Amino acid sequence: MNNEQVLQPDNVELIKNSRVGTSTKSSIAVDDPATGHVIGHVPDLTPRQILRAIESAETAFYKWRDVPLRERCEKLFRWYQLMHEKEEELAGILTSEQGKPLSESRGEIRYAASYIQWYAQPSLQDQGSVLPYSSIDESMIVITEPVGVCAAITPWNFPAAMITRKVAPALAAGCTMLVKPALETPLTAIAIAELAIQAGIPEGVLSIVTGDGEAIGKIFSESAVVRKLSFTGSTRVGRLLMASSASTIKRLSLELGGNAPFIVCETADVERAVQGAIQSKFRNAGQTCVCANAFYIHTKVYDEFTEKFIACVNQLMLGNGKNESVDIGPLINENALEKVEQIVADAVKKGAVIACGGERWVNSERWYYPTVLLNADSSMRCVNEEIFGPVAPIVRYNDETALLEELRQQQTGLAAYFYSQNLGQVNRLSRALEVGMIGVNSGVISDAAVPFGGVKSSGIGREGGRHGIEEYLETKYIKLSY
Ligand SMILES: NC(=O)c1ccc[n+]([C@@H]2O[C@H](COP(=O)([O-])OP(=O)(O)OC[C@H]3O[C@@H](n4cnc5c(N)ncnc54)[C@H](O)[C@@H]3O)[C@@H](O)[C@H]2O)c1
Ligand SMILES: N[C@@H](CC=O)C(=O)O
Repeated sequence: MNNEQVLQPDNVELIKNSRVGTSTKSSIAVDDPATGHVIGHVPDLTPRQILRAIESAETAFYKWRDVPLRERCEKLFRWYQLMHEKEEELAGILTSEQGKPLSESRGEIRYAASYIQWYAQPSLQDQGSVLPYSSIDESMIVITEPVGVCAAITPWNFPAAMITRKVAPALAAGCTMLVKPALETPLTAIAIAELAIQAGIPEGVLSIVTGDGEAIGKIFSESAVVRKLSFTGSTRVGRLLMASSASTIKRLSLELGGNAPFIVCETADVERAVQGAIQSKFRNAGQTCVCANAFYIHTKVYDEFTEKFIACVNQLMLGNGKNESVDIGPLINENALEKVEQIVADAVKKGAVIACGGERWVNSERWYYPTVLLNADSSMRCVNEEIFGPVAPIVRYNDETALLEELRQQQTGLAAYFYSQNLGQVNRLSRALEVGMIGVNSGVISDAAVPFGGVKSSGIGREGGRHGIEEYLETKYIKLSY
């Protein structure tokens, strides 16, 4: 595999290698968000081809589940090594189709590979048990088994990591998996799957299927062969998939949208808070599910924080992610830009003040200036909705209890961040915030070893860590009379 090979147009060969139906009349163009140029095509697979891929995954499942756990893990470990060896090529593909700066793409490839490394540990899996409640001539045995054929639907913002975070535990558990990547970023998925093949992962165990999201989602969720569906994306689509999966009572993991509050308490180390705020808000131009959304700054540290924060925001460099010194790449598409513009317009109409940014970059329509909105409040979309762009609304507060009550009203619950140097306050806020993940004095929380996921409308289930593999295992009880 090399960069050229993956990026050449109409490259169905890699899809073929990835063991998906090969002959398809139509194809989907993939473009580079920094230039608008088409950089490749992937097949728009028909329902029949998707059903065939599901059949292959089922055939493969009954073999793969019987491959000894250590052997499955060895193959995963080889896959992890290949991803490391090909980090530069994979990062190039990722930046080409997604737009994030190369340094972030390299970081994502390492992060993606770290999930494969993590789940290549045989000792992570439940060891089962023999229960101590039986009589002398009986045994009560509890074992775990793979769930079966699984399907994944993934978003464009993390085209590598959102796939390996699902595939690695599934394959380690003995499941097979079909992945439908986002239409905007299928090339990274295909390149990663190609490495899985090179690592010796057999035919049908991992398949990439490309095509219309709605059609493929319906096939996955209504298929009785697919026993589990793992989705990462918007809450809107998650809700649809949950409803359509009801017909087959499918196991579901839903990693959905967030709206992470970033609170700077009166006791915070403001310098550290500013650094954390920049990292948390502007990674991937604000297009990250755990990005800080709105900033809540205590009135005692408000002036110091906003002054230092705006100074840092003004230093961020915009440009093509392939240029090593760039901090902010383009937004993924025109829809994303329009959404950001509408959110800023709504805030300004309701009284927010633009401290910096607030428009598209003068050099290109595909970028939005990193923006700080002062005087933001909960009547504004920028505070209530996931912005998914480089816009930082700042809300001033002086009553912690009232703030926590306001945050409790939000329906999302993925991540939250706060900065405080008071132990009692750290304990109090950590307990009070209704979210799945919290960064205390830290703007970066992701790691393959931790349970990643949300509460309320931000989702169901956890990915990563020891918890992540449980999503792909069923528990079976066996009563044995001698
Ligand atoms: N919680 C997490 O771990 C996490 C991680 C990354 C992104 N996200 C969320 O994802 C969203 C951004 O990603 P997006 O714009 O790609 O989301 P999206 O929901 O529009 O798309 C996600 C995937 O679903 C597919 N899809 C679209 N419509 C579908 C349908 N009707 N049925 C089945 N599949 C369909 C898309 O093709 C894509 O593959 C944000 O809300 C972000 O917070 C969450
Ligand atoms: N950035 C998240 C994924 C969601 O966008 C992560 O760190 O895993």
